[in-house]
Amino acid sequence: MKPFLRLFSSPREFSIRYRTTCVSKSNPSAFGFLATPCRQTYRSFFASRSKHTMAASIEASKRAAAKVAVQNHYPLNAKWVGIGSGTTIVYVVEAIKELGIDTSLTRFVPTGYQSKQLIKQAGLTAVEFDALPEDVVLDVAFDGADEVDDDLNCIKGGGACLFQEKIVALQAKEFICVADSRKLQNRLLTNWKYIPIEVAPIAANRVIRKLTELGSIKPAIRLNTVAKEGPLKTDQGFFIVDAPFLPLLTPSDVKAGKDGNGTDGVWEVETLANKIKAIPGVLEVGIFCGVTGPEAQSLGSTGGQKPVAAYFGMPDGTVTVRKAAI
Ligand SMILES: O=C(CO)[C@H](O)[C@H](O)COP(=O)(O)O
Repeated sequence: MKPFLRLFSSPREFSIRYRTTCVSKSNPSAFGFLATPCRQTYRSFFASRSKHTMAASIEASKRAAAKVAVQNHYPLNAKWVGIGSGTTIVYVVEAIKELGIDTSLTRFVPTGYQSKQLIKQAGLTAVEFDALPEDVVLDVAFDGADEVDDDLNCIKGGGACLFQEKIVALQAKEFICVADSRKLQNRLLTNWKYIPIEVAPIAANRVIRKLTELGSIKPAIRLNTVAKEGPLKTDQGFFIVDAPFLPLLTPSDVKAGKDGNGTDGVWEVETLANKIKAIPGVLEVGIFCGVTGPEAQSLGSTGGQKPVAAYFGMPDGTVTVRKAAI
């Protein structure tokens, strides 16, 4: 079947070609195209086509969001720019190149192996985080997210890069998030079901026990795509534990009188992030919360984990922006 799918773009073209094949090869009857195997294959052709269409529309929405985010937040004389990890960040780098400005004096700070390759392949200059001069504050850091709530708290780490993503965001004046509409939710753990946590391998089982005590439902060590290869290792050589919890409350929910202290397993974002971070063996938790960069600077610190703005590509081709309260 595969060659036909590639050769013919419209269902009508496919239908004509496919009937001919059925009659001449597998079913010599003049009405062979009505035979069940044909109809099934025809159905699966449309199912796979609609999957392709949906995937293409999601990619288009990521690209649209990246373009607007870069246009609005990329400083023209940028010296230091953080580049996140994942599939959406690819479009951010593409949008930076499309600005057509001189980037020869700009240094791009990666958040992991994939991110560094992306920077290099785009012909940009990568400088690893540990090579940054001590006093450097990044002008901006762009990154994707797995989910973003009303208050701009994020879940990150679906691509296992959360530790470097967090230290880069914390070193930037502004952290800008770019995503597609699936990530836009009122509360975290709505569509995305677990919190990625980077953990020392030697402590992984103890961390899992503690997470269960906090109310996580079946936390588990993330395996490689080829499961027999065992646990996935991060750029730091650590494990990722994925911890499902009930949907998280926002700080506004707590202000409005909800508890958020883990009673009945329901947590407020920041309270849970702090509890998880305090478990011995946890390097970093994939909840990005607390203050934004500008808020951190007004408190005398460098940057914040929380984005100042998040851009979401929508299925209708528009881009929705969620901004932090000033
Ligand atoms: O946190 C991340 C990697 O650890 C990514 O930013 C997050 O998983 C989003 O990825 P994508 O852009 O592929 O949806």
